[in-house]
Amino acid sequence: MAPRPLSPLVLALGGAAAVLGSVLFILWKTYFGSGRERRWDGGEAWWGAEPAGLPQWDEWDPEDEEDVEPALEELEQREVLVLGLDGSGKSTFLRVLAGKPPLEGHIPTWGFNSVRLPTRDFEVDLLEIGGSQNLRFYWKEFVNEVDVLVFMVDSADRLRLPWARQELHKLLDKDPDLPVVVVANKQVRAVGGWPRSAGLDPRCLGPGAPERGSGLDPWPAAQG
Ligand SMILES: Nc1nc2c(ncn2[C@@H]2O[C@H](COP(=O)(O)OP(=O)(O)OP(=O)(O)O)[C@@H](O)[C@H]2O)c(=O)[nH]1
Ligand SMILES: [Mg+2]
Repeated sequence: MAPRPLSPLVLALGGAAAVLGSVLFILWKTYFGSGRERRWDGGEAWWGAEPAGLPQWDEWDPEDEEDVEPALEELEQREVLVLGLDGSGKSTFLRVLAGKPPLEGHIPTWGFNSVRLPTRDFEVDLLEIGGSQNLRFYWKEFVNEVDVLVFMVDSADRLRLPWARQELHKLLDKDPDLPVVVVANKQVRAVGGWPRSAGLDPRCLGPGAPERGSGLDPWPAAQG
């Protein structure tokens, strides 16, 4: 039987997906510049900031603090990619970090969202790529470009936990050295708490995954 020609709808959808991917990639390159060396060091705090520590009582001098404050333009940059299935709470997470109130209802991200947070030593760029099925294809193109991956999981969405796990594994396969933080979001809504049987326990992430920093970091739910 002769192969059936592709319908115009399929061709149009394929073309649109290719254009969207190219646009995302160009925007990413424009935003973050060309490829970079990851500057992760296991001895550092999770995005490279110095581990917090209170100064000794007799050492503390407020004037010293002012002396060492680096100018904003001198700050190094760290890139954090925020991924997770659609509706897992990525945009909300970014909004809350930026000091904005969470939005009512789910407004899907069709491209990407970003937030820049100056810390004492670094400028941290957090970048969300939308989690809808057609955008997930492009996630893997970005993992090699960032310092840390934050993978957001909706703890209340038990039915899709295996999908979330599968997507996370694809990313881990793409970059085995990528430091990962798994955020179990919406825990208050997940009846019975975190469903360990669903397979997103860090011990289920695959060989070596927990040792390289993967884990569940309960996110204080924005809305419960
Ligand atoms: N109860 C509760 N709801 C939350 C929490 N975080 C996000 N939501 C809600 O979940 C829905 C989806 O949140 P978004 O932040 O838009 O999800 P997203 O991961 O950015 O989704 P996409 O952009 O489609 O990939 C919204 O209605 C949010 O208000 C949370 O911690 N607790
Ligand atoms: Mg979003």
